[in-house]
Amino acid sequence: MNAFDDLAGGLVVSCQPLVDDPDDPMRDAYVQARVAAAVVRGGAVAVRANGPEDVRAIRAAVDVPVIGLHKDGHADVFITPTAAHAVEIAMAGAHIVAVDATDRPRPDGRTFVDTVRALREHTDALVLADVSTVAEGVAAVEAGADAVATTLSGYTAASPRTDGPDLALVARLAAAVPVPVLAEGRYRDVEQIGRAFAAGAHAVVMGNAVTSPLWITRRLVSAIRPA
Ligand SMILES: CC(=O)N[C@H](C=O)[C@@H](O)[C@H](O)[C@H](O)COP(=O)(O)O
Repeated sequence: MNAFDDLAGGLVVSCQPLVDDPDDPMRDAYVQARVAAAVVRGGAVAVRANGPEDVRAIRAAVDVPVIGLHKDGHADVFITPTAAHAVEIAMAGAHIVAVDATDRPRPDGRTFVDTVRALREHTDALVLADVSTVAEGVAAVEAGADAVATTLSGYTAASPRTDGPDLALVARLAAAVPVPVLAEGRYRDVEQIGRAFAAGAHAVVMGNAVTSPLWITRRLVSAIRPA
């Protein structure tokens, strides 16, 4: 039994300010902790959160597993780009640490394997590999990841950017790796969630469509007043 067992068949909600808008008024640990408390009250089985401050505040506000990540920099690899970021997030209270597991160069010149090793050595946190392709998922599991997520599909040169979620990647990963597969990235409605579970997802992660008033409102406004 580990924290991923608690997630089986459930909805994980990502409580984060918008990555591409530094002025998102939701960029505040207290606010994100209240959002997290609300989604857990609504039935979320886990919360995904960014940065040590938000992870600490959310850990204090909810009693479900917290998936922590540490976005940093503007290089290709920005989700928990180094072992030091990963250990810091685990120390802040994340039960699970989400790490970019693509094979792109990292700012410290080290590898995903180094991050897994550092987490094992210094913390009890589990490792969630954020990937964009099946090959990256398979390599991540060989490197010791406890689970994989489709988070980066559509955000790397190696993966197509579809309007909706990458359900094909969920199915292909579920057939290829012996660990839980989390469906994440551009899930917007119940129908897509159902299709992810049918494709073999262990859990589905939704972010902006649930927790970003800025993202939701911009999307609605652009639909009624196209640019
Ligand atoms: C690519 C990247 O930076 N993804 C981030 C990962 O933590 C978040 O910005 C996303 O909001 C999250 O993955 C959930 O996805 P969506 O908000 O589409 O439901």
